[in-house]
Amino acid sequence: MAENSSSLSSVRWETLPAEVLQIWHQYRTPIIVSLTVILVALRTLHILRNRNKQELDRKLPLLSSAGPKSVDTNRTSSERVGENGNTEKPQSGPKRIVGKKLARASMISAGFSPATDKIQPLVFFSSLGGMTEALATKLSQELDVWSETLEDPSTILKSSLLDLSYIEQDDYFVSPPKGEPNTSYFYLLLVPTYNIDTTLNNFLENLKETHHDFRIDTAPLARLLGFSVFGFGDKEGWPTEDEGFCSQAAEVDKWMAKLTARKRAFPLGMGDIKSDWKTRLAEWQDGLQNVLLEIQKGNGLGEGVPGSGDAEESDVEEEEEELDSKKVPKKKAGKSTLDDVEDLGGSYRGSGESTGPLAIDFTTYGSKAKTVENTSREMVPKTSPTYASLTKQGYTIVGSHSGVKICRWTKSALRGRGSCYKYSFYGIKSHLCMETTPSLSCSNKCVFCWRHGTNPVGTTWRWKVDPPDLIFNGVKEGHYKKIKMLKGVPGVRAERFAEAMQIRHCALSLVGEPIFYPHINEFLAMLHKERISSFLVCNAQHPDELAALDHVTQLYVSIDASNKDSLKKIDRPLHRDFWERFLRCLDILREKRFQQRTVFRLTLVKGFNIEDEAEGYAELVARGLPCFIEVKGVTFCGTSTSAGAGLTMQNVPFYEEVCEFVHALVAALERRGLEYGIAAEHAHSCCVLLGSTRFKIEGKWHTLIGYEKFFECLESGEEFGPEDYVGEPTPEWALWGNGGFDPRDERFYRKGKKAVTCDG
Ligand SMILES: Cc1cc2nc3c(=O)[nH]c(=O)nc-3n(C[C@H](O)[C@H](O)[C@H](O)COP(=O)(O)O)c2cc1C
Ligand code: SF4
Repeated sequence: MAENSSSLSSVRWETLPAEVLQIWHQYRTPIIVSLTVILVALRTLHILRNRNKQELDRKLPLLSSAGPKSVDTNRTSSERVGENGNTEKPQSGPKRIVGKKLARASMISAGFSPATDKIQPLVFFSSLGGMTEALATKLSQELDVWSETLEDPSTILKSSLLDLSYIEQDDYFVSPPKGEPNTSYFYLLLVPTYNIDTTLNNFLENLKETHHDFRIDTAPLARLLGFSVFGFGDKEGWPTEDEGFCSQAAEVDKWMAKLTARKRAFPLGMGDIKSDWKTRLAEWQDGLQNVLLEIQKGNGLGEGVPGSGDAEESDVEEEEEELDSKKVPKKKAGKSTLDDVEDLGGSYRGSGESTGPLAIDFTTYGSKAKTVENTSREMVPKTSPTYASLTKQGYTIVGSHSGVKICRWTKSALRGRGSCYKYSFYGIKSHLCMETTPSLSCSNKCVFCWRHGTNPVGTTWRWKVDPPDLIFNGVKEGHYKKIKMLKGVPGVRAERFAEAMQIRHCALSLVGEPIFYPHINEFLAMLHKERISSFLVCNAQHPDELAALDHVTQLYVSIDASNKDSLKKIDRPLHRDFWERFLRCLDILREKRFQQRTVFRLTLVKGFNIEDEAEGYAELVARGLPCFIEVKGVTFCGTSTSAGAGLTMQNVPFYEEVCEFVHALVAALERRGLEYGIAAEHAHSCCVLLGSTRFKIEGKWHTLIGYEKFFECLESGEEFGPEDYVGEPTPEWALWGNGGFDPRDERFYRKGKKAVTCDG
């Protein structure tokens, strides 16, 4: 049996290959088809699983074995915080986010410890009409009263109220203030919206610049506890956000979110001043107080606080930023862009040729000023608060960015009561002088400027440009009109009134920055053609324009301080590189000293720029080598605005103090081997003139100007210099030590006024 079975199996074994072959031939087609189907199915399954995994990777931050790095989901989807806290740009290739999910920055308490730390609320505001200021003041007071009622009133400190027009922006918006140890800041910002140029535009520009400045972290305010913005707008003129309702508040909110790494404590509030502002503001205030309570408890901004932001929000803000460069300023409803284009074409048609308006970028130097975007926006529109404020103070606004005003010395001279110091020093009769500016805008916010908060400021010319002939004819007309109005004023002398109807001099020094005007050279040519002399004062912030300036009769540079810190404090320049600009202007002045009469104008403000600064000023003189140095005490205009800038009568130096400074300056110049001397004085306006000995001819000071000689030189087309139009010797009564008052005039002191302040 065993033998049988073994022989059977050996037969089958031997016949197997043939059997398999037979089966294969019989079933090969279904086998091949089945295998192919199985393989295709497996492959498809594999691909699908991979795709799902990638999708999941993209959507969710996953825990990974790669290490403990964390992702801050509060960041934009294209940025993350590196180990050192800096923002890292994503690398190319598939995105892989590792680490464990953290609470958003806006939801953590920025290291705030309720046991030891304090919250300092800062209420910032900007206001032209006063409404926002009043409501910000009220808010600040109410916050203080409310915090007193809390269980632990000591954690929330008394709020501080800060006007964005007056603060040093860098002190609050480039990094949080230093402050007391264990004190963290909470920012509240209340802002109106204006579709004209106000200091708010500048504030916004600076926020943006700070965010983009490669030297500064993109979120330098991340240490703040939080921020929130409330805007006031007018729905009657700007019905929707798209049409500009509260658009500047929205901008402030956007940039603050970026700078704080999105520590928005409460959503942007917006109130319509004609309807719902009270309700909206109350809601906003209520919400903020709740957030402050959360912070006080150590819960940060509180989970689920409305407006803490959601995942998409940061992307929206990034997109907005990208669009920013292409953004067209929001216009009042109803004005089509076609109108703008037409405006552009018509805005400069000087001397028959039609050119588009130029917008000049003054922010860089070293090359010719670049032309930037065209614009049809007016610098000082008739409807603006600036316009109202300027006209109220006696200015005639010409076109959209120029102004003319009769100064008090013109009135005084018409009445035979004496001219300004320019008569004593240079022979200018005040009643023949027109004071004007072709640019009411400026790139400084000097503490002694009366126009704080209302004047258009900017580092670039972003407005419609009026043609020079329009300005020239307009300012003359405005000047003559004002003179005529003085006809009936008691004391005006008939012969002086007749003389005044022929302008002989133009002081381009009113307010603003004349060389900001892109067609300043054409304007000067028009003055000179009518034999009107030109005294131009610039603020030493626009070197390229200064270098490109044609001949003027006398060229001034304001020297408001002797060093960088002091200049920043007193002029509060908008340019970050203000000191480099300033020095470069001095170098340019030095180069021009043999073509033009160059002057340093020092305005002394007690407590700001006098004390111990004589040596510093002497250094600047050594650099610029001006023909003359005018030293004068600041004028106190006595308005609440100047007081708001911290200026009082105490800052106006007495004449004796000015003289003391002049002596110190002369000594410092002598030590440097610089040949200057005290030439003349006008004690009545607290002003002293130092001259280079180039103008001490045969032992006599020659500070007066030969105006007719100047025009002859100019008309000759030949090169000429200051020595070619020197006038008569300085009159005896004007020389240093003699007071500087023309004995032919009647001396007049205004009752109750300090006699020694000066204009011009
Ligand atoms: C010249 C001018 C322009 C304005 N532009 C806007 C605007 O673009 N959008 C807006 O919502 N409100 C605008 N307003 C309304 C102001 O924002 C509103 O009156 C605000 O309350 C002013 O605040 P303040 O007077 O405290 O500075 C404008 C008002 C004026 C006088
Ligand atoms: S330069 Fe003149 S106008 Fe400009 S801010 Fe200073 S003082 Fe005012």
